[in-house]
Amino acid sequence: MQDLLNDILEEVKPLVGQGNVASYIPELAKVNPNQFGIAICDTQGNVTKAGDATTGFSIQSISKVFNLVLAYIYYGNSLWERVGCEPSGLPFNSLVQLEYENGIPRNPFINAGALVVSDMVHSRLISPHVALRDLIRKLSGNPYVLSDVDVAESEFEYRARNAAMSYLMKAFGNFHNDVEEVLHTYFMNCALRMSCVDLARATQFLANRGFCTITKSDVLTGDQTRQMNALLATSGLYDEAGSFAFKVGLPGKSGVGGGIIAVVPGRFSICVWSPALNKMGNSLAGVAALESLTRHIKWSVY
Ligand SMILES: NC(=O)CC[C@H](N)C(=O)O
Repeated sequence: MQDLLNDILEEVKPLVGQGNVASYIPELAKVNPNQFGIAICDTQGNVTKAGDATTGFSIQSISKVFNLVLAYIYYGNSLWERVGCEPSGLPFNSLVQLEYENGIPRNPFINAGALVVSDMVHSRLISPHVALRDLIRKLSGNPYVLSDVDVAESEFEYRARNAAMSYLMKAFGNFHNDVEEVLHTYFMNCALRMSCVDLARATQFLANRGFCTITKSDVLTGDQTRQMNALLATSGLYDEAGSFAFKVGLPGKSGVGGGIIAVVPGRFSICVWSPALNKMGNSLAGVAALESLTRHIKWSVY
């Protein structure tokens, strides 16, 4: 495993720094693009890592995976009454479909979907951000995971698009709580700082039919884990989900902080991170690293 990661690191080195760091969140624009990390966590909980795998970064949309876990815990399958399970084929922050489709977002991994899921979690918990952070601390085995308040504030200041989506959904009756409060929670969730090692450990349950080897407990049922992985495979990389399936062939979730988690069901979870993004808002070197990984292991879900 270590040789595999070292080979991937060598292979993607020329790509690290190519692309652009997310600048629509001013605080993220300050990150050094010349970083790359990769970590794998197998179903026994063993971690292998290479590069900047212990450097913390903003997990951004990867938080949508954990947010969905909370919604499963509190709503079970009834959560699908308020959010769909189809790919959107549009950028992560698009709002055009919402008007045509009566305020029901296509899936929980685009912003509109994650905002509805956050709204749902808000209806059940007094401190939804603390609940999400604590879940992540438990799953990763790292009790020091925290949000970067500067990133969250930066996003809150530039919240117009996410606010517009939320108010549109409210107009359709699919958003029940105060928009500004839910946005605050959503941005705090996106601003959680974790490393590749933390994220590989925290998503290991997805490779293990919902069972987390760190907490020795079920996070999701086997059926829910299958659904989550199917959604990750079809919608985890927004409008690049098709070519990600084509090139990589694994369930995955990206974030504009440059992280991507991916799952080899039954074997291991992976997290790669490199801050510079391609045009679709996904880590350029990260996608290349995962492409290299499935080529090396000669396996994909397809
Ligand atoms: N793709 C992402 O990582 C987007 C998350 C970001 N916090 C946003 O709402 O725009």
